[in-house]
Amino acid sequence: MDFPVAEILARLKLAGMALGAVTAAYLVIVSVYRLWFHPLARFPGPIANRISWIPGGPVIRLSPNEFAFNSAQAWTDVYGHKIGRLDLEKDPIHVGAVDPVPGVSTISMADRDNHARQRKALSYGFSKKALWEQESLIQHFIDLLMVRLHGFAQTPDEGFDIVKWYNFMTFDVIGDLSFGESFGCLERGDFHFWIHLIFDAVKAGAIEQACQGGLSKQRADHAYSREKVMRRLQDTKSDRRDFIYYILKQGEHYDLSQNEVIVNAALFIVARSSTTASSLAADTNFLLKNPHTYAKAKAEVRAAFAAEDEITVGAMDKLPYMNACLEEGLRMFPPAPIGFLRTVQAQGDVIDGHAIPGGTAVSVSTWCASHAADNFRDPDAFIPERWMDPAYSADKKLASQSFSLGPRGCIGKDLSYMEQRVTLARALFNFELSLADDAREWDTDNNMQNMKAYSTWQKPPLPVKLVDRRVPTSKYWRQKNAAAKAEGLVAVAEAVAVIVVPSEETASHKMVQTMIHKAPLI
Ligand code: HEM
Repeated sequence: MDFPVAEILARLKLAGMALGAVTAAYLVIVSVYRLWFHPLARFPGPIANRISWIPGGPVIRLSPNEFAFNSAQAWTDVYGHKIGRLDLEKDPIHVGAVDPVPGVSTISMADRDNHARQRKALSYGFSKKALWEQESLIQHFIDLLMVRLHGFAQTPDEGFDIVKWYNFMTFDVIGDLSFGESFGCLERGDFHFWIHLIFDAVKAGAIEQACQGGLSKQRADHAYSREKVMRRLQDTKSDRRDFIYYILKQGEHYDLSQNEVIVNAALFIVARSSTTASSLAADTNFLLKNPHTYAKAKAEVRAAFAAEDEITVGAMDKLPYMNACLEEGLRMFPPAPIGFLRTVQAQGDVIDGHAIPGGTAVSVSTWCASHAADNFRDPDAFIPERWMDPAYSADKKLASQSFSLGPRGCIGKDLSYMEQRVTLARALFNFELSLADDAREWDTDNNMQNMKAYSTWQKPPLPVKLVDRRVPTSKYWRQKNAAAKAEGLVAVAEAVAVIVVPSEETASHKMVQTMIHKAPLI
């Protein structure tokens, strides 16, 4: 039998043409609908965004059913609590970074009722009172960081990546607060294996969200956190002031299941410690790239404190300029630079003066709001003075909300400020810092053009050099000197000496290599 090849080809061609015509007609109809008849059609945005979901632009339609705003009013309207209105729920596109246990979610992914219950139970551990009680624990890890930095300062001509060390510190703090034991990163000088998995999970979550759920899921598994949390929960006698202490302290009234404690402990580690490290790294970068701000901040710290152990959380109000630098750093480089999506309730709502139909996804992009010329004068310049000087009173400060706000705003905000302030103040007290190269990837021009963000920043190394000021009242030198004294060594005044000279009685064999200060070290 003859095979009618020509006829089959002709039919295939016809079918192809028909399919092409149907597709083209569909696209035209969808485009016409989205441009002129969609409930959101009157809102501006590049044509490509209004008919597809390609991002761009201010107060804008990001995709056919999604809006991004950038004003202070929009922050309140989208994320704030309003009397007589239910708070906006997280949009279903929002992706969590922690693998859920069936029926159990993290505080971040919980629905309205579960969220309120979890937030109440967890708030004790994040309250100001709790943080004050946790100070010694946090200072302990900053002590360890300072010891490591003193180590780097012994080779003042060599750069090292300070981002890694800020990360080690914040992960160790949050590990200790969440599980009652640290990850040991500062001691080992290396990340814990679990933290590598976490970085990957955060990145995968961001890609999945950007593709509106279209990619395979990868979440931080909580088998590891389960083991750690269970161990800590069994230790009911411990009076370490970690989060679990505050949960258990609520006795029978605490309203979290064991699984909820586990997934939330994982969440704290996953999403929240690298953000504080981002801030510290960004501030170091901004200060060193703007020498007059660095000079002012370090002069303020050094004038405010005669000894390092005076640098406590309670004393941070002595540092208005340094605090302004941190605030400006958060504005210039919000650690979570994206917009956190919410869904407008069925009956619709008014956001920033616009009536928005129910079901629309809305957000304020942290980055766009804090870099908008409508909100800030010279928005792309690092100007800490704007937070103090009446000359900048026209700036709309409330548009910079790197911790978000309202019932689902950051629960760890005070903890993060505490870590940032004390760490930076102690670094400025102990060291002269400089950039080891031009830190091209940290170039802030053109929207951080050399750096990638997947919900949070993929922070490249920031190589810096340190010179030890060898302050006799620093914790490090006090301890060194006490140890030298205990061994019968005598510290002598030397300009840039690197030795402690043995006293006559102990003579030669006790020579140790250490840096000393001109002034007596005790
Ligand atoms: C500079 C540091 C930080 C920044 C910029 C930051 C930013 C944010 C933002 C923008 C949100 C809202 C997310 C959303 O709406 O979906 C958030 C929520 C949250 N943050 Fe932070 N965060 C920081 C540090 C921390 C720390 C140290 C912790 C401590 C564990 C923490 C714990 C949380 C938790 C548990 C939530 C969810 C709160 C809820 O849903 O009620 N954050 N954070």
